[in-house]
Amino acid sequence: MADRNQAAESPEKKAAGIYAASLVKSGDAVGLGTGSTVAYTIRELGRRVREENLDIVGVVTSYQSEAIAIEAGVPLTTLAQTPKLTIAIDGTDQFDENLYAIKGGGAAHTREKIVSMSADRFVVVSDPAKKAKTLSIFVPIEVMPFGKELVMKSLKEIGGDPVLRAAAKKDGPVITDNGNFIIDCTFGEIKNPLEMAAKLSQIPGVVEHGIFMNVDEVVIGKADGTVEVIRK
Ligand SMILES: O=C(CO)[C@H](O)[C@H](O)COP(=O)(O)O
Repeated sequence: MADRNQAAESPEKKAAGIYAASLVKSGDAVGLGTGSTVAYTIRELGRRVREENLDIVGVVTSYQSEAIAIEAGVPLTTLAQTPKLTIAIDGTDQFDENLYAIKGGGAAHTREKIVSMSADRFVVVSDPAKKAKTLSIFVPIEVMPFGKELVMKSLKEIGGDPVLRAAAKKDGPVITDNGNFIIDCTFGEIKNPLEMAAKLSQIPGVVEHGIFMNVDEVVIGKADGTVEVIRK
């Protein structure tokens, strides 16, 4: 997997990310996702806090979004202090016509799912390439290291092709912000995401899988700076 931190500037991601920040209003508690698209949102929220006195608190989903939010000047809180969020904004790796999504390319999907499920409204920001008729990319699955072998075996039994995600600048596996491993599992076309999600959740040792069923709307950015919004 390419080093995601070296991602080039993307006008599509920028258009989606900045538009999504305009959906946030003073008084909101905002879930801040992880990745290069929502990074535009977080920076734009920081600009609005500084220049427009936008009065918000954010809850981050990773060390990465924490660092970006702190640098941008977005005031932060925790789910312990603010368990109910107004809105959560996050990126995606792929989404289908029913707005089911696969997330976790940045290994942050467990916290992303907790934060997005804590929000009244979950907005996903995307570039056009991530739209698909049917979900078909690998599903990131966070697993307890102790359960890795059983999870690998169980994934093969349900037709998957699991691969332990290797770190880019460390020997051995990726270690998540929660101290776990990531298994990327390909299933071909996932015709029934709900059924697949249920199967994955049943495997002991699976902390969380990357199939999201709670997306309310997707903002797709275009190269000319405009956006398309698809609502459920
Ligand atoms: O799920 C994620 C991290 O775990 C990201 O939101 C997803 O990988 C999209 O990233 P990007 O906006 O950089 O394309």
